[in-house]
Amino acid sequence: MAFPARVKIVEVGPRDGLQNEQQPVPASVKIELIDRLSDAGLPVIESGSFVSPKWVPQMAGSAEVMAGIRRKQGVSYPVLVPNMKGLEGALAAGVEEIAIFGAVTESFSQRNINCSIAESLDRFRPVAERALAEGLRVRGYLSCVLGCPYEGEVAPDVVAGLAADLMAMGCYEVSLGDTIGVGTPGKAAALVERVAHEVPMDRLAVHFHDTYGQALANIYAALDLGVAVLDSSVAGLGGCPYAKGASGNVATEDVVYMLNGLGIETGVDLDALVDAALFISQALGRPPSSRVTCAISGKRAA
Ligand SMILES: CC(C)(COP(=O)([O-])OP(=O)([O-])OC[C@H]1O[C@@H](n2cnc3c(N)ncnc32)[C@H](O)[C@@H]1OP(=O)([O-])[O-])[C@@H](O)C(=O)NCCC(=O)NCCSC(=O)C[C@@](C)(O)CC(=O)[O-]
Repeated sequence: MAFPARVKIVEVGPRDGLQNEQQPVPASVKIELIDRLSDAGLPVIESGSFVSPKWVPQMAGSAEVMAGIRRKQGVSYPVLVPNMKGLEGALAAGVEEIAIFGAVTESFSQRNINCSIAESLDRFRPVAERALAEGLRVRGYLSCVLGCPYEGEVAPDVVAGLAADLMAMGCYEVSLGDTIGVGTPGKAAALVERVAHEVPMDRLAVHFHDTYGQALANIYAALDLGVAVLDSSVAGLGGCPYAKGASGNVATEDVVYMLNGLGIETGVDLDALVDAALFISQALGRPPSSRVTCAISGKRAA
């Protein structure tokens, strides 16, 4: 199959990227990061989570962040919502898109959202229904699709069934999360092919963490099958609080550089994106994990 001519990048850095930071990141820094990302042309920027602050303290200021950002026409700023309380918070903050997030293994579901998979679906259904009735868009996530830190291998049939459940709730898109970054291109492709029997390819997104350095290769395999929505994180920020040792998402700069090379349009200005990556890396006091940002900033310095 031919690669898609255009790809939508879902920037998850301000949420997935920063949720795991040990030191508090001020709302002002998150706001500047999000505004820089929208200026760089990212069409979707996941901007926070309305989850329990006891579970993920770093996301506690999401309402302040949503109030402070400069919302650009045509850009979506989704937030994660685990339950009705989260939806109330998101609605009060004027959010227009939410993401509900489940897992494909019981152990991860318990550790991440403190309930079984079946309970999570029962919890999400009314959340999605109410969100849709309020005119919000709803995205779905599944974690651990290529392996679980507690249960190991995961059967693609299980992922496909749960992806179908999320679509049946009214999600416009389902993102397949390789939470601990263990996937390899063959397995990623087999998974996408299997899930595409239940969910149309144009409603599928892939969300690769780069723990084992396979994320770009996995993305290439997914593109080859026609996947045209990619989640990634500026500067390669991230990690999951409930998956010890998992590294950040694939860096958005690395994805954009690869897509530029393949002649696939994204609408993203790579130089402005690198500036955003350098901004947040400086604010966090460590170098970006993006190879592309390191290469471009090195070239600039020279
Ligand atoms: C789902 C719960 C709330 C269940 O947690 P629980 O403890 O079972 O919830 P509860 O209903 O019993 O409530 C406990 C307390 O939390 C409060 N609470 C309850 N809900 C909310 C809320 N929405 N907003 C604010 N506060 C809330 C509630 O009011 C109560 O407060 P208290 O009475 O003790 O003072 C909890 O487990 C939770 O918040 N989990 C979130 C975990 C999380 O955010 N994980 C990271 C995101 S997932 C991810 O990164 C993977 C992904 C998406 O990127 C894809 C991939 O890579 O795989």
